[in-house]
Amino acid sequence: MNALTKQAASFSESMIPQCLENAAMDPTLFDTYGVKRGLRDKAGNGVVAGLTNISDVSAYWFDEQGNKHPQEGKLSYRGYNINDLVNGFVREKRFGFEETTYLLLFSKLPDEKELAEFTELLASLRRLPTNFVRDVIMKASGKDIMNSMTRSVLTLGSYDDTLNDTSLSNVLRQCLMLISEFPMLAVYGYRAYSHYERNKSLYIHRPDMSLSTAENILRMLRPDKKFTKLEALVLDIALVLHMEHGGGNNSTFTTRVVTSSGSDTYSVMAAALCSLKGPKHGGANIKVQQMMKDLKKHVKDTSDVDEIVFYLSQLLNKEAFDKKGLIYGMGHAVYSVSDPRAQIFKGFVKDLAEEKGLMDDYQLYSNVEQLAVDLISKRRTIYKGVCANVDFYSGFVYSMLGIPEELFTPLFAMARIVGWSAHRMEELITGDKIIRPAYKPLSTQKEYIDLHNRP
Ligand SMILES: CC(=O)SCCNC(=O)CCNC(=O)[C@H](O)C(C)(C)COP(=O)(O)OP(=O)(O)OC[C@H]1O[C@@H](n2cnc3c(N)ncnc32)[C@H](O)[C@@H]1OP(=O)(O)O
Ligand SMILES: O=C([O-])CC(=O)C(=O)O
Repeated sequence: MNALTKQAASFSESMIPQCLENAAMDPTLFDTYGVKRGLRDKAGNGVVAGLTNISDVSAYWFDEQGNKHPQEGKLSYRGYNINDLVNGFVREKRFGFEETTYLLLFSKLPDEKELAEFTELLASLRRLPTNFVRDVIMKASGKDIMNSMTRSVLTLGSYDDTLNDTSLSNVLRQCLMLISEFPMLAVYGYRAYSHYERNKSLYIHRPDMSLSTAENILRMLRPDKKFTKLEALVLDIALVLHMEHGGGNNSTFTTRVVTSSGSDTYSVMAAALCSLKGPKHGGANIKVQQMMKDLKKHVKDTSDVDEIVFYLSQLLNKEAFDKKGLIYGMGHAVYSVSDPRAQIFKGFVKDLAEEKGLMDDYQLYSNVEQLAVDLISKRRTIYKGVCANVDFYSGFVYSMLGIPEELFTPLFAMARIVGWSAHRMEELITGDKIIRPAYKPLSTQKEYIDLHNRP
């Protein structure tokens, strides 16, 4: 910290008591005025803010009297159950990212010709403007690859002659280009960081047009460009599982909010990236990994359930790890009994762990999952129930693929940009109204006091 930053830090520190005092509000006022904190009621029902054809996230069934009952979570993309989609391309030993992108954007499963043409188009768009890596990505590199991607996305806007044209065809073109470019922005951002900040050799591998998105991510990341088909297939499934999750998740809602103001595609995607990196949303995958490392440091015998319970209780008491009171990878704004994506992950995590000789780690994750459900349910007021979410096992999978922690959330972004694109298009086609909720003001009117008369 330099002297100026220190001065700003000490001023900020000194002002916090005043900020706390002036921002304080009686929490019962939320109920008094019928304000739903987090835009959800206490039972977890979200305020309905829009209509969507893109996906369906459900966690309840309703009886004849209209009463709600929690059930296993279900997710469908454009009406197709996520399990059927994944089983479909896995059965045929194909990659699913390109096919699912087509489905989410155009609302239909592509036939063979459409898929081949679309895959080729995405491959041909995997290129950055001349010298972009040197002039943008290599400059002021940092550990936070989500921030590096956000900066790159905004800068790509300045290379686009029709930046502010929000006609559908222009927006779709911009989205397709960004879907293809995201893996390069992330991996090259990581390469720059690892060279300049961690003294590693610098290499920038160009993507190969004949390879799928998942294969290219591994090719660009690995020093020797080598990977196995199984590794690429596993990464591909992980991408498909992260592609879309309704209009209400924080980053997609951000996409729709910023789109509704008429802003350009680059600004919208930058805003979505900023939302996704939060540790309560997509950033949870890094937190899970760090939390598990911290657990291993503090729990002497990781097969001892009592010791694990003690550590997890410390997490909930804000006494361990980042002291936020959260067990990362657990809980969800919608799902109650289960998150279908975590279930799918768990299935192949076990096989991969067996293959890599990491069954002790698998058992530890599995124990933490079970114990955390029990502890959170007892220690927090959760009306809908709690379960492991998509982020609980994803980091474990990525680490088994040798992917560095810094790229966990960027991988989420490489997938979710497809959902964001579909929602941007849907908002432009069907919304056409600026999103603007209301806040109940609690302040009272005050008389202005001249500077020299203030107490
Ligand atoms: C891709 C994704 O975004 S998936 C989510 C990834 N995020 C995480 O894994 C972070 C950990 N989990 C959480 O923070 C939360 O479960 C969220 C943000 C995902 C959902 O939050 P909410 O919708 O508020 O959950 P819910 O209404 O069920 O929470 C009820 C209470 O349980 C607490 N709770 C929920 N999950 C957890 C958790 N994992 N650890 C500790 N407490 C929790 C909430 O903080 C809340 O407490 P409060 O009433 O004192 O505020
Ligand atoms: O739906 C949510 O709130 C969070 C989530 O799981 C996602 O965005 O994938």
